[in-house]
Amino acid sequence: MRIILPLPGNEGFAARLAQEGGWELGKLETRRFPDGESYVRILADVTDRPVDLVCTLARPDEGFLRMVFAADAARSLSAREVNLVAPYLAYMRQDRRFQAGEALTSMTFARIVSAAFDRLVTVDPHLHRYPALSALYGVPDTTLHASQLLADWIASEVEGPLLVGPDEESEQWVAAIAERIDAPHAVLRKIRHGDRRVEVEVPDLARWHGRQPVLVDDIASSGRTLIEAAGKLPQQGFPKPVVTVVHGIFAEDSYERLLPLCARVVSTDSVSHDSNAIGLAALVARALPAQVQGGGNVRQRRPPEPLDEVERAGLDSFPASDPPSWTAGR
Ligand SMILES: O=P(O)(O)OC[C@H]1O[C@@H](O)[C@H](O)[C@@H]1O
Repeated sequence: MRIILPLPGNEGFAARLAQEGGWELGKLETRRFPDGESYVRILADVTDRPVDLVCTLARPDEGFLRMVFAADAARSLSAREVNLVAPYLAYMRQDRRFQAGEALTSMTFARIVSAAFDRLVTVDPHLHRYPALSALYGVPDTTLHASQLLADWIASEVEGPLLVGPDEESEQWVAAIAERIDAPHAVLRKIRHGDRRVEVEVPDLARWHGRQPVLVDDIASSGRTLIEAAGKLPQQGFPKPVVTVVHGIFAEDSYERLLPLCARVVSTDSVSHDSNAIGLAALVARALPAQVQGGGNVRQRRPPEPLDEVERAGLDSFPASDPPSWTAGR
C-alpha cells in the first residue's frame, strides 16, 4: 500500500489525501539543529512501497532542503518510488530572463526536483511561457486542474456571476471556468512595475451591470494583482467582487488588505490558509493510484522535452538595451 508522508505544514492536506485514498499516513520527524541545518527521520516502513511526500511549495526556500533530504532518505530505505505531491508548485513564474543576468530559477528548480523524485503531482502550475511541465521537468508529471471545482463553487454560491480575470495571462483559467458555468467573462489589463507594484486597467464592462463580478486567478502571492483589480471594479458601478483563487499564498498583510475590498475571498486548500473553501484532496487522490507501477525500479529519467526555437528564444532572450522599468507577466 502507498504511504503518504507530510512535510511540516502539510499535515492537514496529507491526512485528507490519505483518507480519500484509504492509504497509510506516515510520519516524518524534522527539526533544526542549532546551526540551522535540518534533521529528517522517516518514522514508517517504506520498504518496497510507493511513497508520496506531500509538500506544497508556497514558501519553498524554507523547506526545500528538508524535502530533498526526506526524498533521498525514502529512496535509501528502499521505497519503490518516491513521488512529490506539491499541490502548489513554486518557481514557475521566473520563466524567462526578464533582465540580463537573471537566474532562470524555474529551470534550476525543476532540475533539482527531478533529480530527487520519480514523479511530480501538482495542481494548476503557472504555465505561462512554458507549454507544459515536461518542458522543464525530467520526470513524469501529473498536472491537475482546479477549474471544475472553482466552477462548481461559483455556480452554487454566486448568483448571476461575471467572471473577471485580472490580467491577460489569467484568460486561460477564466475562460475555462466561464464556459463550464455558462457565464460571461472579461479580462483586465495589468502592468507590473515591481514585486509589490501593479497597475490594473479595467475595460468598459457596463453591458454586464447587474451581474456579480467574480475575480478568478491562479495565484495570490503579494496579493497586489487582486487588490488592485478588486478596488477598481466598484468604480465601474459593480458591487464588491467575490475573489476565487487556486493558490492562496497571501504573503505579508495582503489578505487583510484584500478582504475589505471584497464580498468574499476563497481559495483551494493547495496552500493552508484562512480563505480555504475548496478542497483538492479528492482530485489529487484520484490521480495517485494510476501511478503505482509493477515492482522494481520505476525511475523514468529523461531530459526535459526540447522547446521549439521560438520558445527557446523567449526564455533565453532579454532586452538588449536597458532593462524595462516594469516586468511583464511574472
Ligand atoms: O500580484 P501577485 O499576487 O504578487 O502575483 C500573482 C499574479 O501574478 C501572476 O503571475 C499570477 O498569475 C497572478 O495573477
